[in-house]
Amino acid sequence: MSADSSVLGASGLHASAPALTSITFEYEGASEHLISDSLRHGSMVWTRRGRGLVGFGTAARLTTRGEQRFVEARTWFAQLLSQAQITDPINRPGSGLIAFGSFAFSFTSAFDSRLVIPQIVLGQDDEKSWITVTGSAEQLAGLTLDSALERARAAKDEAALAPTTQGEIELTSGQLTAGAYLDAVRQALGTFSESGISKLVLARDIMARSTTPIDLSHVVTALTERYGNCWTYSVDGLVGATPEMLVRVTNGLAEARVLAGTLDRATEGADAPDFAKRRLFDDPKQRHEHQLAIDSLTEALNPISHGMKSPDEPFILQLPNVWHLASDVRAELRPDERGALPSALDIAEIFHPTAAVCGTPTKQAGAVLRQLEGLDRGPYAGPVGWVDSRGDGEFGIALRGGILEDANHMRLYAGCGIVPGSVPEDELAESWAKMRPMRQALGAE
Ligand SMILES: C=C(O[C@@H]1C=C(C(=O)O)C=C[C@H]1O)C(=O)O
Repeated sequence: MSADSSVLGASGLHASAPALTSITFEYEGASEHLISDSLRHGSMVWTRRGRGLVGFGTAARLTTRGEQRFVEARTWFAQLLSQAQITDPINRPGSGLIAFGSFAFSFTSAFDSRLVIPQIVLGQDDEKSWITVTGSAEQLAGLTLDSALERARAAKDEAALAPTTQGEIELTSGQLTAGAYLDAVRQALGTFSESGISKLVLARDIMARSTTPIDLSHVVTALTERYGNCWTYSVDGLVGATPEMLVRVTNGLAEARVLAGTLDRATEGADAPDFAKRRLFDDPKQRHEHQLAIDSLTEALNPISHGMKSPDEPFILQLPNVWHLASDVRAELRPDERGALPSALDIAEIFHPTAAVCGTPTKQAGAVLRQLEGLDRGPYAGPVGWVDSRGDGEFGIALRGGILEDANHMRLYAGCGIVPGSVPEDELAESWAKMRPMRQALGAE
């Protein structure tokens, strides 16, 4: 199956936008392990605790760059939906026609932001399992549940690497060496007093080189096994397990999980009782950092919602590598003047970039961090996730991940919130801790 291709517009926007037909079947006989059994190299994945979505093949795709990347993606998806024939008897978040998406952190990035509509999607939530097939009307003529499942089997076989043993991994410096990162943190500390910036999130990268082609299905499986509390994603070579939910939209309800404030669990003395509480929850610097992230989110959420609920105090999220201060914020979305609710993609655009991955105030922080890091973040810290035809969807912040640059090379990224009083060496250690999930998943430690 291949879609008609056409190139639209200026600004490097490439899109195939054929008139699509999409048919969903409920899959009652699906195994409990439908999602974990479907992970293959090259598949598109969004999963947490065995639930989620796995996509294969491309029915249509948009790639775009620059300041208008979200607008172009939204416009393209809206146009595609207006021409699509969608048959979706189960009508749940994630069923019917969906797009996986990944967006560059910065408008200056050379990375292509994208929306991809898979040919086949397997979905499972707490109540139902389903399969969606998308293509031209001819391609879907006579489709039944059995023939859809047969296509899924063929797509899974196609989207797999020949089995090999995992290669040796060598980690080397990326665009920013450890020394350059320490310098950038020192410079950031020097800018606070005169710039009006109170927090800067500085990132760095490292390169993982494997002696054999990196099998993303291994990486994804390892992440899901160890980081069940996180959302594991895989979209066109971008993989990771993020603990941070930028926005989830379900039937008019928006939810976000805000993180800021981190403690490495490998810190000396970390097994003492109440260690995380004392060093994170009771620490004014960490609480301040967390509050800045909540304030920036609630400011962005206010104009599009009502009845916002944000807890008075954060909780401590325990992950295998680090502890975070975390807050879950939720709000009912408010319809616009035409009565339409914003979609998950609309809100991802509004929220991005959050203070948690950029700084405070966000705009000024963004400009300074571009200078200090001198790094193309690519899709790191940008929205990654999916959106459906109703506007429901989930976009996480692409953290704790890496991007496959060619078959044997993956670039890993991590960053840390720098506030007055931050210690450069501690931040470097924290960035290393945040790369631990990927280092382990790649078999590098
Ligand atoms: C920037 C990252 O993480 C962010 C920064 C945090 C912090 O500085 O405490 C915590 C969670 C994330 O919001 C990253 O993982 O790369």
